[in-house]
Amino acid sequence: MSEPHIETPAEADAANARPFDRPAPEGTGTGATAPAAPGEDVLLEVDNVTLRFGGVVALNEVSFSLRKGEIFGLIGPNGAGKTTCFNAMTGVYRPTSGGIRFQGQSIVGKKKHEITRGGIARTFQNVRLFPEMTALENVMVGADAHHKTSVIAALFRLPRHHREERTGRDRSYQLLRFVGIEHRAGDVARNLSYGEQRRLEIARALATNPTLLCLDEPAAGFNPAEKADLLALIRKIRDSGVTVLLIEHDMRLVMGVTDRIVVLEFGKKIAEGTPAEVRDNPAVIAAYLGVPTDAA
Ligand SMILES: Nc1ncnc2c1ncn2[C@@H]1O[C@H](COP(=O)(O)OP(=O)(O)OP(=O)(O)O)[C@@H](O)[C@H]1O
Repeated sequence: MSEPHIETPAEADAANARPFDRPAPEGTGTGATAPAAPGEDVLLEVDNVTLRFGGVVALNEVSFSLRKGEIFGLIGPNGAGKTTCFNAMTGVYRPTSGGIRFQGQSIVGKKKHEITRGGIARTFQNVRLFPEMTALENVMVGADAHHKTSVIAALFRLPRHHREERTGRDRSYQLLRFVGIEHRAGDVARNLSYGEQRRLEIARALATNPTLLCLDEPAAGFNPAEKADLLALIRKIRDSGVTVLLIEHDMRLVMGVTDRIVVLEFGKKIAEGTPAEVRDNPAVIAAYLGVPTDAA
């Protein structure tokens, strides 16, 4: 199990950003099958992105787009470039070339907290929580984003500050209930089970009120029952109006929950389509079995 670690101020800042009451996104994406046509409900566009680390080409002219309301899978063998792609989308890395647009606006060069405020939230491969804070307080770090009161108002505990704190607390509790761990609200994060910590991370990401939630291997370390629960939670998140982008190694989970999938291998996109299309694609089979494509 991953040890929770103290979040950096930049990460906390990034979690501190969006108002709760965004308008509901259009469409549910249920049954989405084809790549988005230009202008058709596109939420995020990754456009010919290349990202190099010295001599390593982590992403090589990768393009795909996400439609509003879908559950989209980003898969590929170890080292394929999936996390690098998340990092490029969330302001951790700047692409060497190419564009990334979210709701029609370029987000290349924006800071992490600006991207969070704009509506993209993420979780990480390793659990990142404030281990000594309660579950409720961890979510309130995101919910505090609503507070419009000044530092002075907070210091003097003026009524407006109290009101906003109460609203943030209520909303955070609702989010704990949404992810199924409201009974742990008062427990410090480090005492939660691994599965509960992963749910808490999702609640905290949702507290930033995202339009797009990016989950980086959320089922890592889960047993089959926990995976089934996670699958139901991902669907519930989508049904609440949040588009979901999922990196996941567990094929059964990916195939069971996504509307569309992009497959990366050595930084290149090798396939895109519905779970059934991707599963039967010889290049994908070869990538996963380690067989050269032309021999597959
Ligand atoms: N900060 C970095 N500096 C140098 N190389 C990096 C860096 N981050 C990633 N890479 C390299 O970029 C490539 C893609 O890595 P990335 O972590 O994006 O793959 P991944 O598909 O997420 O893999 P995994 O499934 O193992 O998490 C790998 O060759 C990796 O070693």
